[in-house]
Amino acid sequence: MYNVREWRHVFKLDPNKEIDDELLERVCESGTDAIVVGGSDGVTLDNVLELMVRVRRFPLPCVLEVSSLEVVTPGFDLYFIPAVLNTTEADWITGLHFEAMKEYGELMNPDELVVEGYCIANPECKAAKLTGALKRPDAEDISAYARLAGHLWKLPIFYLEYSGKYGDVKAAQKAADILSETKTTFFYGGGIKTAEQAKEMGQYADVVVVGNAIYDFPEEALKTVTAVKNSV
Ligand SMILES: CC(C)=CCC/C(C)=C/CC/C(C)=C/CC/C(C)=C/CC/C(C)=C/CC/C(C)=C/CC/C(C)=C/COP(=O)(O)OP(=O)(O)O
Ligand SMILES: O=P(O)(O)OC[C@@H](O)CO
Ligand SMILES: [Mg+2]
Repeated sequence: MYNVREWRHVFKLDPNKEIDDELLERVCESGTDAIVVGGSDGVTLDNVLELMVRVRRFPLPCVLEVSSLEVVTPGFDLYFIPAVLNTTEADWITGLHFEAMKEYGELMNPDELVVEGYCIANPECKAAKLTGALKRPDAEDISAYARLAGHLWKLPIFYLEYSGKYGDVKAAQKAADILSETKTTFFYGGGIKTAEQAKEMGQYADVVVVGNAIYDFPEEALKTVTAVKNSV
C-alpha cells in the first residue's frame, strides 16, 4: 500500500534511538500502515541504513523522511521530502531541495518522492530550532498554511508538526475541514502518548504519526494503531 491517501496511521522511527528486535517486530506487525524512518538530529547514513535493513524484513512500506543530504540513499519504498512552510529561511523551503536536485536529479525516480508541506507548530521542538520556525502559529495561521499547501501549492501532504507536544485539536479540525476540499493528505504528528489522544486527532487527521511514544511508552504506543483505525 504505497498510496498515502489510503493510510491512517504510521510509526516514525528515529535512527538515532535504540529499539530492540522484539519491540521492532511488534511495531512492524501492529497493523500500522507504514514505517517512516526520520529524525532531526544525530541521523547518519550508517544509522539510517541499519534501521532500513531491520525494517525491510517486514512486509509494510518503509519510507525515508529526508532531513539532510547526507542520508539520501536508495533502498526505500518512498521518500518524504519536508519543506517547511512557516520559516523565513529559504534553505528549508527550496534551498536544500535545489542542492538535492543537482546531486541526485538524474538518479531519482520522481514517483517515489512525496513532498510534505510542514507547518511546525511547536517552536520548542528540535526541528523548529533547526529550521528557524520560531513563531508559534495560531489556529488561524495554521488554517492559512493548510490553504497554502492544499489549495495553492496542491502538495501531496500537509504535515501539522507538534513534535514532542500534543497539539491544538481545534486547529487540527479547521485544517482538516480545509484540506477535505483538496487532494492533499493531512498528517498530524506530535506528543501522542495514549490511544485516546490518537483517536481524538484521528477524527481530523487523515494520518496520525506516532514517534517518541514508541520508545517512551511502547505498550500505549502500540494501542494507538487500532484507536486510530477504529475512529471515524
Ligand atoms: C537513487 C537515489 C539516491 C534516490 C534518492 C532520491 C532522493 C530521495 C533524492 C533527494 C530529493 C530531495 C529533494 C531531498 C531534500 C533534501 C533536504 C535535506 C531537504 C530539507 C528537509 C528539511 C526541511 C529538514 C528540516 C528538519 C525537518 C523538518 C525534519 C523532519 C523530521 C522531523 C520533524 C523529525 C522530528 O525530529 P525528532 O528528532 O524526532 O525530534 P524530537 O527529538 O524532538 O522527537
Ligand atoms: O515524536 P512525536 O512527538 O510523537 O512526534 C511525531 C512526529 O511528528 C515527529 O516528527
Ligand atoms: Mg522524535
